[in-house]
Order: sequence, then structure tokens, then C-alpha cells
Amino acid sequence: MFVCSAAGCWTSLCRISAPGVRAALRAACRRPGAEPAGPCGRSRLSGSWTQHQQQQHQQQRTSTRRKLLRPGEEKKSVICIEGNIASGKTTCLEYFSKTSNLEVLTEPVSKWRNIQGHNPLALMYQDPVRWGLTLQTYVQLTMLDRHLSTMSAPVRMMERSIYSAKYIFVENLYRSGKMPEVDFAVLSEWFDWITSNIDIPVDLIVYLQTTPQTCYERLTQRCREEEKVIPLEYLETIHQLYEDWLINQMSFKVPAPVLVIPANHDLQKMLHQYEEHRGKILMGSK
Ligand SMILES: Nc1ncnc2c1ncn2[C@@H]1O[C@H](COP(=O)(O)OP(=O)(O)O)[C@@H](O)[C@H]1O
Ligand SMILES: Nc1ccn([C@H]2C[C@H](O)[C@@H](COP(=O)(O)O)O2)c(=O)n1
Repeated sequence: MFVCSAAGCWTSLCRISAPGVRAALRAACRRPGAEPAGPCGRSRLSGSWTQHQQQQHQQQRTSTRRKLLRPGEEKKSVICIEGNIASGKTTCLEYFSKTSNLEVLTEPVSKWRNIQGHNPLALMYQDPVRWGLTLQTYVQLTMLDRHLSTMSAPVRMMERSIYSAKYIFVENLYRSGKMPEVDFAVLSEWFDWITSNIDIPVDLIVYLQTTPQTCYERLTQRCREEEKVIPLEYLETIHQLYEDWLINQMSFKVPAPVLVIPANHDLQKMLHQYEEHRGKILMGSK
């Protein structure tokens, strides 16, 4: 059972600027006995839905949504586009942004590059041991804010998620010895609290599967100032973490079914694949 001291919570909530996060934290705090809404461990889809997966998925969605939907309220779907750095996520979102009744939310990278005149993304790449916690705390807050923002269309397609922030990037910093244990513990407790007390619906994960080499070439071509220090080995580690999470499903719980799209191809072939998979991506989330 979740219990909180309202006065204590308000003191700390006042410091949080993201309004969506503040509202959700407040709502969660007012819900003694609120049920944890953590990851559910659904499995991977490679090209097609199995009947069992579809039934399980539908049952889970129905039972969750039954509690939340009011009469006449529209059913909404959230699709998260996941993949390595420079795998083509933003390009994919751009393509789908022309779809009607769909909103796209890119990762708030501009915020990570500029918070009140500071650039925690650049600081993290320069000195991960010192600044990893700073960046990842802000990533966690801004991703939560993205997840909780009011939907303006029945379908939302968003870049990455609060889950990959923790399971891929925080995990990588910690495992590579670049995040002190105490920093990892603080971030983990925040993450566990959030995912146990706040409903973060994800209906489908689309995994853009690339080789690290392809990402390295695209990253070099994109030429983002902060990322010039990234070596191929970094992308290889991120790739392996993604594969263990979404393909092998042996590291962390997967919060939604996974649709894998091979993404090493040139742009034209990628757009063709998106068109080919459009139904599965948009209807698969229903
Ligand atoms: N299929 C593709 N083939 C070649 N270049 C691509 C392809 N998709 C994206 N790019 C380019 O690669 C870079 C990274 O793509 P982007 O969509 O920003 O990746 P992400 O959002 O995953 O970091 C950009 O310069 C983009 O124009
Ligand atoms: N939790 C995170 C999420 C992202 N980053 C870094 C990785 C990239 O340099 C940049 C944006 O990623 P992209 O959208 O280009 O794949 O942010 C991170 O360090 N931690």
C-alpha cells in the first residue's frame, strides 16, 4: 500500500517545474492504496501478431482501460519508437507525422542540451562519472513529462520512453563503471517509485534494429557537437543492451509487445517498410 505525507510531498513537488509531472505526482499521492502499474512482461512480435499475444494484449488493455475510461471517452494508443543513437527514430517520426489523427512526440533533446543555460548532455559526454546522474535525472523527469502530457490525438507516437532511459542508458553508465553506485541507487529508487505509482501506458514498441556500424555512420553524418566523442564501442554496448531487452527479453520487463523493423536500409527502403508496416504499427496498438 502506498502512503504519503501530503505536507512533505508538497514541499518537494513545488520544486518540480513540469506541470504534467506535478499533477500526476499529486494525484498519486492522494491515492492511498494505489495499485502499482509497472511493466507487464509482454513478448516480442516479429512481423505478425500471434493469436495468443493478441488475446493477452487485448485482455490486459481492456482490463486496464475499463478502470480508466469514462462513458463516451475515446480509447487512446501510445507507440514508442526505440533504437540505438542515430538509428533513424526521428526520421521515422517525421514520416508518420503526416498521418491524420496521430501526434508525434520527439525526445526532448533540446532540453537536455539547454537547461537554464547549462548543457547536461555535453557535460555527461565530457565527464560521465560527474554528470551522468545530472543528465539522467533530467532525462527521467522530461520523459515522464512527455508520457503524462495530454494527448491531442487518438494515437501518440513517441521517441523512446522512460523505460529505455533507465534500462539502456542508466544501466550502461552503471555497468561500465561510469556511474557511482549511490547515483545508480538514487535513480533506481526514483524510477521504481514512478513506475509503481503512476500509470505510464505503452501499447506498442517499434524497435528500429540496426547494426552499431550503421548508427556510427549516421551519427557521424548528423554531426551533433556533443556526440563527436562517441566511439563505435559505445554504440555496440547500447546495441547489446537493446537486444537483450527487446529481442532476447532476458534483462528487464518489456512493457508492451515489440514490433521489430530492420533499419539498416537506405531512406527510400525504410519509408517503403514504414508504409508496408503502417497497419501493424497503427492498428497493432489498438
Ligand atoms: N535510412 C537512412 N539512411 C541513411 N541515413 C539516414 C536514414 N535514416 C536517417 N538517416 C540520417 O541519419 C541521421 C540520424 O537519424 P535520426 O533520425 O536523427 O536518428 P535518431 O533520431 O534515431 O537519433 C540523420 O542525419 C538522418 O538524416
Ligand atoms: N536516457 C538517455 C537518452 C539519450 N541519451 C543521449 C544519446 C544521444 O546522444 C542523445 C539523443 O539520442 P538519439 O535520439 O539521437 O538517439 O541523448 C542519453 O545519454 N541518455
